[in-house]
Amino acid sequence: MTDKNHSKTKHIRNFSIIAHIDHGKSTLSDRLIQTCEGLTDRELKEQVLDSMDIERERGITIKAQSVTLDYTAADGETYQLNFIDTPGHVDFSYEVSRSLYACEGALLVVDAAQGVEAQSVANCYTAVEQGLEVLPVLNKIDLPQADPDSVAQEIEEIIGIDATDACQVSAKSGIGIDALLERLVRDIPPPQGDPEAPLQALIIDSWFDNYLGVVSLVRLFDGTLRKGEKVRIKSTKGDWVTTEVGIFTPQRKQTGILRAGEVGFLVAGIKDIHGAPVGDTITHSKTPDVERLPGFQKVQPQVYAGMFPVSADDYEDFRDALEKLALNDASLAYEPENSDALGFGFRVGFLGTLHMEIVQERLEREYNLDLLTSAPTVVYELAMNNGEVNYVSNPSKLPDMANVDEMREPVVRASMLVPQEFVGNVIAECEKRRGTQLDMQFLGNQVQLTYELPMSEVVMDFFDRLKSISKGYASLEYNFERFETAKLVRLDVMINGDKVDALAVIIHRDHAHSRGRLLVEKMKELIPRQMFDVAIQAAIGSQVVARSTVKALRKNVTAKCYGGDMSRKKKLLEKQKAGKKRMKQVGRVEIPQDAFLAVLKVNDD
Ligand SMILES: Nc1nc2c(ncn2[C@@H]2O[C@H](COP(=O)(O)OP(=O)(O)OP(=O)(O)O)[C@@H](O)[C@H]2O)c(=O)[nH]1
Repeated sequence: MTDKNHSKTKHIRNFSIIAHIDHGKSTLSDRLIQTCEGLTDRELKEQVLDSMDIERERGITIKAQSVTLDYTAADGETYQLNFIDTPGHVDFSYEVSRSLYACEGALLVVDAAQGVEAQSVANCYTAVEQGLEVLPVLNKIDLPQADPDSVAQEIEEIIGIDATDACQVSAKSGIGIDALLERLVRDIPPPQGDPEAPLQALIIDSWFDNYLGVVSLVRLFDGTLRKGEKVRIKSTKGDWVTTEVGIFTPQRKQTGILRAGEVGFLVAGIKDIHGAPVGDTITHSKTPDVERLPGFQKVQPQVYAGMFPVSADDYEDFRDALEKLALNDASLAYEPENSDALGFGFRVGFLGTLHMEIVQERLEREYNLDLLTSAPTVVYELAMNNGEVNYVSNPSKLPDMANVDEMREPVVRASMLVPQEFVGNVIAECEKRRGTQLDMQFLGNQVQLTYELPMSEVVMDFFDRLKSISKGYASLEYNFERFETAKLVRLDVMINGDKVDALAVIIHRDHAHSRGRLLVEKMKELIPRQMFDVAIQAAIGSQVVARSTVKALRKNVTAKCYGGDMSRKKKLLEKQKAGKKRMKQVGRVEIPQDAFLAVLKVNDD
């Protein structure tokens, strides 16, 4: 790196904002945009970075997005700030490390009234490991309960970075934002890179736009990229001519040029959605030998579920939609699945159950599909009698157990930060879920608990449960450790004597009876009464462990409206029709979506 090159990038700052969910990343991003005059007050009201409807409704950030801003600092110089918003939920830490890869610095935003949470710790370690300069930012100092001094101390004790002169801000009211921008320009190093060198750009994200084709978010490490140039995608060796090059402000703005160190977008008329994969390297067609950047680690899905179109005619559309979504979401995996009960669909792999819900919602809203989802499951390892090792992510595909030597379940190492008063609750919950305590440390007012837990007990509803038993304060971070032998069985569910493959679950033998009982009870509440009795049974092999019956309807539902108010009758029928949308006829019985997910709601307290 020569000084000459450095001088060309010295006014660029690339950074991410990392934080635990709800600590104020989106609010701070918006405030930075406004301060740099990228936005009017009215526009600020809409959380611009959370552009997808679902994100806005749920108030969470799913996809990383970038924004380029001009900031004129106190030294009179104008800096180009490129920042990438990152998601905060435990299911999406993969996206965080991806965003950090394109940056030289990160703002670690911690709610000064809440303190450090496990997710901030994990993300901060990722940033430090990737060599980023981390600036601690204490947010929400406008709140009366904010305690910036002790939170700064917590940052030092728990994360181990210097927080003595951490920026104190209120993203909501604007306090401290100017000082933060000055610090950012001063402390985050400019990117290295030579605009004259051969082009080397990393695809941080790609998504499909119906008009433009594939749009890619890129970070240029070296070289200069212009509109109208011929570029090469390294992995596919495909050559394309760029039709649009520019930045996000946060709206897409064509500038026609991107230089070393910058972050922006590129459109090159790529219509094949596999044409510009995330993590790939782009160069000019004339310099095909430029080295590939390391790219991103491929993430393994942790949870699998079957997804089936309610109407079989939608199968092709469903496949197209999954293909498009997978381009935008590299963590999504899928393969065709055929269920006796639900027909043709796909087995889809997710990072967690929140990810699963979001994917289902996106498929339904953005692609106009009606889908049924079977209960999610983790991947099990099977040691077969013949020495082979197999993996199963679908309970109904378990082989004949006579050929299986041993069944192993995935185990995670979970790290939780909990205020002292809730530690008892959290320990009890971990024990109930077959956890083994590895460590417990007192750090200021908080306790850091480390447990080994079966992944199946963590991915389903543990995070929600943890929040509810700690008044929202406990936080969680976990990683896959290994497969461990466990006494596992498949619990089958029979409806009027017929085994319904999409309802089978794999569970621990010691829980099988109690959960089986709770499951049939829950399903009894969820399956609507029909014209005949519906028997629900849970069985392990040929042994029925629980049973229950949904009694037949005695009268026609509309009978009581007979001769009376027709509009009421119509309403009732419409209501039934709407309810039916998310049902599937299995044999003679109509089973609603909720019943397929009943196992998630079964908690043997
Ligand atoms: N009082 C106060 N509230 C704030 C401040 N910053 C953010 N909030 C509020 O905190 C809540 C969460 O803020 P967001 O910006 O949505 O949090 P986030 O970290 O982006 O959350 P995710 O996108 O879900 O990860 C919102 O209700 C904000 O209005 C602040 O400085 N002061």
